[in-house]
Amino acid sequence: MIQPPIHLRRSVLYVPASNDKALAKLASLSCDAVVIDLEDAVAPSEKAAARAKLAGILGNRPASVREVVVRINALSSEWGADDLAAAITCAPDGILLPKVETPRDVLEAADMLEDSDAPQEPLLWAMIETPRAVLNIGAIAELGRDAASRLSCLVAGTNDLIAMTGVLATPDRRYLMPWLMQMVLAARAGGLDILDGVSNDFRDLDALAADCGQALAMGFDGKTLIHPAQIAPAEAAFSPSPEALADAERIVAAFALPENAGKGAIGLDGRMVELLHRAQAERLLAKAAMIAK
Ligand SMILES: CC(C)(COP(=O)(O)OP(=O)(O)OC[C@H]1O[C@@H](n2cnc3c(N)ncnc32)[C@H](O)[C@@H]1OP(=O)(O)O)[C@@H](O)C(=O)NCCC(=O)NCCSC(=O)C[C@H](O)C(=O)O
Ligand SMILES: [Mg+2]
Repeated sequence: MIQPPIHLRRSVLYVPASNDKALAKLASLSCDAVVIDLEDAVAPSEKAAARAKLAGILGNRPASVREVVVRINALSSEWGADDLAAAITCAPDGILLPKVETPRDVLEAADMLEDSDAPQEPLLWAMIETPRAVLNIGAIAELGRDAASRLSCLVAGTNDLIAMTGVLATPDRRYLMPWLMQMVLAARAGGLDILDGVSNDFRDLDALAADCGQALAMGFDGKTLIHPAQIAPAEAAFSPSPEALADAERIVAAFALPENAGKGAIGLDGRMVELLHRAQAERLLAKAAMIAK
């Protein structure tokens, strides 16, 4: 199994490139990543003006955000190619491709990155938000095994998926669940991060906390967000708990005991612990160290 690099992508906030008030707010916000959106949050009449703002936004990137990502319009749309060209010159950490349906959609963007003389090649993130994308998820995620694809992260686009399939959006997300679990499985097979879709009711933070808890249990690495109030609950949910950290430390310490040297499986507090659990514990501790930095 591929062990992907550890990124902190617990809280990933969309900010419409057309919303000056929200852009101004960014300087006072702290979250793991922001996605400057040129796609669904920007009306067709505002697309060109929003794109023209990218250089200013990236040139003045918020200090307490680890990754700044630009979501372009689909390359098949009338705006996509210009968006990608503009994004590349601004050197974001990542470019989020919407409406990806096949591996070819990712490779097309990767080729354009390679052909550019970009100061630094951004990573690619891909939205999984159409029925075709869900059906092709294994092949799309497989690109994560090829560094040349630059694919680093999958993002569930639950609003589009609900709209395109007609499934009922229930609070427990029961009809989306099979597709979301396919996304998690595929992301793991490809060594990619996987982020949950947005929760639209941005005033209902209890519902958001429940969605985050569910997403964590399903294996997601973080949550995409639409409002600053959603950052704290998402970070609380996707950060290792004190209990999990204490347990990870116990596992690492147990394997370090002289009597356990060279063993693949040991007993700890009445349960079997294997080397795979030590690897998992070490990853959790490394993540906590990144959060503490
Ligand atoms: C939904 C909103 C339009 C609500 O905005 P607003 O009415 O201004 O809310 P508030 O008055 O409560 O805002 C309080 C302050 O916070 C700032 N703010 C709000 N949202 C953001 C944000 N996303 N980033 C940064 N700052 C933000 C306000 O400006 C207020 O600031 P101040 O007055 O100075 O204190 C709005 O939240 C919004 O536009 N959200 C993002 C919408 C978006 O990006 N949508 C597209 C992404 S989701 C998607 O596409 C899903 C996916 O593709 C799928 O298919 O599922
Ligand atoms: Mg969408």
